Amino acid sequence: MLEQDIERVLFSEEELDKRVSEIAAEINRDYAGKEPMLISVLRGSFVFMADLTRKIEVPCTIDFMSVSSYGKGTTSSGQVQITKDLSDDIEGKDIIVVEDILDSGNTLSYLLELLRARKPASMKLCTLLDKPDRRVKEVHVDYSGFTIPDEFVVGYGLDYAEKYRNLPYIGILKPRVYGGEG
Ligand SMILES: O=P(O)(O)OC[C@H]1O[C@H](OP(=O)(O)OP(=O)(O)O)[C@H](O)[C@@H]1O
Ligand code: HPA
Ligand SMILES: [Mg+2]
Repeated sequence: MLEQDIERVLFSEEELDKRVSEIAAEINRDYAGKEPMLISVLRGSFVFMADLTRKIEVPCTIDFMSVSSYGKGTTSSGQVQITKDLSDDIEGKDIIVVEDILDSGNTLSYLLELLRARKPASMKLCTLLDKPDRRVKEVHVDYSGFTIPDEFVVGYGLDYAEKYRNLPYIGILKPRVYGGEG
């Protein structure tokens, strides 16, 4: 049973829904009269992206990019691999990069630099979770859902070794699952 691997729930389905609505309201206000392009960083952000997008009321487009740097561990390898690039051109567009979590910052510092070089009209970062204690690369955040402690979290799109993405809440994984203490 998946539930047995969860130490405690950090954010319930209801809390996530409320916070996602608040972020969407900020974006709706900031992008009034514009047509942003939301870029989902796969795979982790797919659930957040789907929920956020349905609460966006300004006209928008979406695209997906897939990157990976964690493999089967709980610490960043530091090697960011692009496994799928965007389908569309972003030059001159107002883009919003949608991420599930900002942790070491390795993924986003690499990705944002790469996207900036493609000359979007503007670029903002929207991350559901921010784990500042683990940061090794500085990244500027425009929209942040929750600041979290230095714990490995799963659910609502976030995985450990590709599992638990289907949990409707965000929970702290028991350290014994990944061979840590406890
Ligand atoms: O700030 P960082 O330390 O780089 O960590 C954050 C990134 O790591 C995870 O992706 P992962 O590489 O595990 O791929 P996934 O999205 O497919 O799970 C997560 O979804 C973020 O993209
Ligand atoms: O805490 C985390 N959980 C899942 N994936 C992650 N990628 C970076 N940090 C995390
Ligand atoms: Mg992952």
